[in-house]
Amino acid sequence: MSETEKPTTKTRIAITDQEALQFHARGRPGKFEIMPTKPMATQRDLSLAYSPGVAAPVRAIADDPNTAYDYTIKGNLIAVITNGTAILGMGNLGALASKPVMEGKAVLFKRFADIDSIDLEIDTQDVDAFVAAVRYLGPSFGGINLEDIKAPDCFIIESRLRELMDIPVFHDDQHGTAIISTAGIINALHLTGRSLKDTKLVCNGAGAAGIACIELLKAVGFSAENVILCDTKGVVYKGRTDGMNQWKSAHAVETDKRSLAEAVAGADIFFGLSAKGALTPEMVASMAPNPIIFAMANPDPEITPEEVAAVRDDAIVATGRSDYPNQVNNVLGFPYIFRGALDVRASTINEEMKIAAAHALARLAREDVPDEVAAAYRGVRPKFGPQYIIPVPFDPRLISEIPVAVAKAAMESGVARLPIVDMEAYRQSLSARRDPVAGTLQRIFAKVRAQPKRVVFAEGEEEQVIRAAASFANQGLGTPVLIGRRERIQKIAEAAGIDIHEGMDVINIVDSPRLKAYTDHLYARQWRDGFLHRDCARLVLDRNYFASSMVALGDADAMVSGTTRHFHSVLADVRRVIDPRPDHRVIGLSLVLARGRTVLIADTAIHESPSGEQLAYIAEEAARAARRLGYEPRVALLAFSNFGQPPGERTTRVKEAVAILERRKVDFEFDGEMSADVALDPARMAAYPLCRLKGPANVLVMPGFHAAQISSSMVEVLGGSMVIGPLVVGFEKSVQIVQLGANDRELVYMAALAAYDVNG
Ligand SMILES: NC(=O)C1=CN([C@@H]2O[C@H](COP(=O)(O)OP(=O)(O)OC[C@H]3O[C@@H](n4cnc5c(N)ncnc54)[C@H](OP(=O)(O)O)[C@@H]3O)[C@@H](O)[C@H]2O)C=CC1
Ligand SMILES: CC(=O)C(=O)O
Ligand SMILES: [Mg+2]
Repeated sequence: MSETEKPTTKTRIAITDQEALQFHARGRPGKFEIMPTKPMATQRDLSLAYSPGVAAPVRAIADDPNTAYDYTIKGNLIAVITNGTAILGMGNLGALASKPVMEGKAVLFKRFADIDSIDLEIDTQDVDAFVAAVRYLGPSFGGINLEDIKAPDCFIIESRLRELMDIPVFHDDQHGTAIISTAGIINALHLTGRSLKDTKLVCNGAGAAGIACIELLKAVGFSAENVILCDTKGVVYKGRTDGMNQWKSAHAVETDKRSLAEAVAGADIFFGLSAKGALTPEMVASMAPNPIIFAMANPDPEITPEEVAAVRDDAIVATGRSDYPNQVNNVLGFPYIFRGALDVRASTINEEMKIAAAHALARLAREDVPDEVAAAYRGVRPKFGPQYIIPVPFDPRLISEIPVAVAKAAMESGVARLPIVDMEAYRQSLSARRDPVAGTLQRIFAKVRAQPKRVVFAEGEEEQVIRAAASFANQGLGTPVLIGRRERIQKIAEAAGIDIHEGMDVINIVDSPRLKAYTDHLYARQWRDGFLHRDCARLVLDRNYFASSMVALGDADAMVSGTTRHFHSVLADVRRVIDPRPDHRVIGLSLVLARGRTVLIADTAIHESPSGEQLAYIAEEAARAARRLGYEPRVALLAFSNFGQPPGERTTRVKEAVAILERRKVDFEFDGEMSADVALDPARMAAYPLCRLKGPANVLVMPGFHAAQISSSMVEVLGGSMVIGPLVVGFEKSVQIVQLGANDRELVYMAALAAYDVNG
């Protein structure tokens, strides 16, 4: 393996316990809330939503239970149910302690497959009581995802519930893990030229995940005599009595090996579904050539890729974690498997559906990665090989491919109660379920990680700025440079529990050897405005002047500031140090990430009452930034009227701008003047068949700063959209200014956007 292919800690995104606790506690504690999907504004709405309006759907469902899928959330609702007896690899910590994991699963359902999901933690370790608690919940849900229930209880619980319930019941730790690891194994065998039938596998962990994984592997072609199962007592051999149960016995083999070390010597594959550190470097060294090591215990694997690499360089290594290559984790499966099952109203998730999902996943990893997908892989186009045997969870193809394979298998195996007629239309409808907010940011973050930059955090003595800088570094986005006094920063960081590590720089302005160069730069630009050299020497002691000077003179790639000062005050400071790009103008652009679409609003920061000429260049600047952010611009120049009706003198400037863009023959779609609803709603745009936009606008040029500001803050607060910005676009160096009082999360987004350089 070449140096660059070796797993390195460089790609790892470290998170601290404190960051994780803060993440969970911030805002509304926990990870999700429940939102109504129907208006509840008027008396009439209430009458429809509740009594008397509910009577009609109640009667309809009583007459025909299938209509519950039409009138309630049932068909898109999954319960994630546990008793907390095997929380990840952390053991039996109880129902309540499992809630963060279960909330996590619930939000992953939403994030990856647009499935609504709720976690239910049942506080009993009694199998009968657990089954009794779940069995009567069937009417509420489209499916049941059992999670983190220890073996062997999970086997009994799942099989009893499958018999008792008419909706899919799927223990994810068993079958989700089995599907993903089987996909990984199919590809790893392909790469190492092995056949299913002759490959020798040792599985450490004979619990929920271990048993299900080897069952599925045997179902796809592994020979029973080539599979050795181990647990805390060592090898599960025929005749063993200690710590056995019927599920382990079913996989006991005739062998004189007794310990994991003995079993692993000469083996082709190690499967870890046990606990941290269970596989030692010595055991790795004893395996066959080109060994395949899937260390899947969470959160810490049986062995780390670095430890394997220290012993041998011919291994294919996978873990359950997202911060190493080859993440074999059931997150690649459960959202999409349930999506397919729900969409055909499958009565169960059967072997055919599981095998179809495994093959579809394996196939995806072998396919060439299209441009659109490359960005999801941290900006580096992955190629099928030892470091890439399985797609990453952010691969946008998963949502179109896996549910289709699962739905087809359900139909072919006769468990689909609502077969899909037009599979191609179904495939296309699936991609619309992708979350655009996550997609946009993910793409940008991936590109920034691929080319990490040095970003100055000007207000380095603020706690949220230090926190953001640490998070920026820990996420592999680049090297943050904090401006401030080292001791002070250290003290604040210590009090807040933030680790200032070597991946972060601190610069104390008064100690900087660059002060003279920065002063000279500022003086050369400002002397004609009456600034004396000593005025400039004083100004560069200010953190915004200093940080801008660093960027201007190439000592850093980008800058972020604004938590402690007003946007316009910071902007004025920056303008003294940095010029607009030649032939460009500086504008403010807000990125509105709404459900189902992303829209850019300009100018949200700078031109208060733009002329026709200014509106035209705002449109051009915004269109350029849109391309840079990955959107093909479709620009609407907005007003209160549509194409002259009703007439009004305030729209003259907008009409002028449209005429200027026509004369300039710009290379993007634009039209106006038009109102926001016509720009955004195809049905309303249809009333103007000669409108040159070929679809809803994604760049809205506002007639003035007020309209831009008011509308973007309104959609944020009232519309539930996420608004990022205003981004500053048009400077020859990359600078971003956050809103006064911005928190660390907002700072990290803006720092990443600064590193990305929206100026293009
Ligand atoms: N990557 C992924 O997607 C997934 C990973 N996992 C991971 O797999 C592990 C097991 O989960 P699950 O099957 O649900 O849990 P269970 O509690 O059902 O089973 C745990 C099994 O691991 C065995 N075990 C525990 N520690 C060791 C050890 N040091 N050496 C050998 N065997 C050991 C236990 O042995 P005994 O029977 O003797 O008690 C038991 O057979 C966890 O770490 C979990 O995070 C699980 C699901 C998905
Ligand atoms: C990923 C998972 O479900 C587990 O580790 O339990
Ligand atoms: Mg689990």
